[in-house]
Amino acid sequence: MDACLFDLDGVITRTGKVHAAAWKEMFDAYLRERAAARGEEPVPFHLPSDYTRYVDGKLRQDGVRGFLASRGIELPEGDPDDGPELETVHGLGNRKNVLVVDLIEHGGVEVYDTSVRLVELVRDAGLRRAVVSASKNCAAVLASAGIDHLFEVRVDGVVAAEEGLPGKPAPDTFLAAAERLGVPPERCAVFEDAISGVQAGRAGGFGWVVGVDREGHRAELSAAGADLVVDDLVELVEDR
Ligand SMILES: O=P(O)(O)OC[C@H]1O[C@@H](O)[C@H](O)[C@@H](O)[C@@H]1O
Repeated sequence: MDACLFDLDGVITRTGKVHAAAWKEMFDAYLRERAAARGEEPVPFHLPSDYTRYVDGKLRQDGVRGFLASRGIELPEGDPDDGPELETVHGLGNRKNVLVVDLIEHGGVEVYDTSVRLVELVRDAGLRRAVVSASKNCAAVLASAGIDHLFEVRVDGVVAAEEGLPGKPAPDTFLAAAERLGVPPERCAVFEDAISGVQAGRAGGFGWVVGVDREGHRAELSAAGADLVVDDLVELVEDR
């Protein structure tokens, strides 16, 4: 391989669970309000299954739409800058963003030391490196963790919106990163903890797709097309 394309949340930083918690808080409040208005019993957002199936790795609005569809709920799309009070796909996404930004600002960002070590090792071995994340908070998370210098290219939710790139499971954001690095997909390894991200790596024809199993969903990552599934990237470091 000549390049490594790393997902961020849940692969490099311990922010996968922070996003998942913010999604649960937002959806549970919304489902409670909606059920109360209809005189029904709310069925809460289930962690980890609703998160891994419908939200993880996807652009914010795709996560909202996907989960609501699983409950037979359809809302107007709205606009990307809809306020969090609006009952639209973007409004609910932005409602969750208020929560996640608060959690990240107050809790700080922790990294997986073993992942940072692997990124440093591949850098020292002369491989090119990109971070490929659905998140519009990617730059802030990298800066807060003090690891932005490790990646030459960043393709994130902001870039996807600017360039009209579809998010994971489509391969476009990974392909854009490979192109920016000047490395053909078959010479790139993809590192992903989300099912949608592994599917994107497979769909893009990348040379090697590594699934990182943070949620006990090894079988799903393999079924999505991972060449190898590890519990932690330390398993890829020879002299641990
Ligand atoms: O809402 P953001 O920060 O733009 O992030 C979008 C998605 O980014 C992904 O990296 C996370 O796995 C998802 O949980 C998150 O929903």
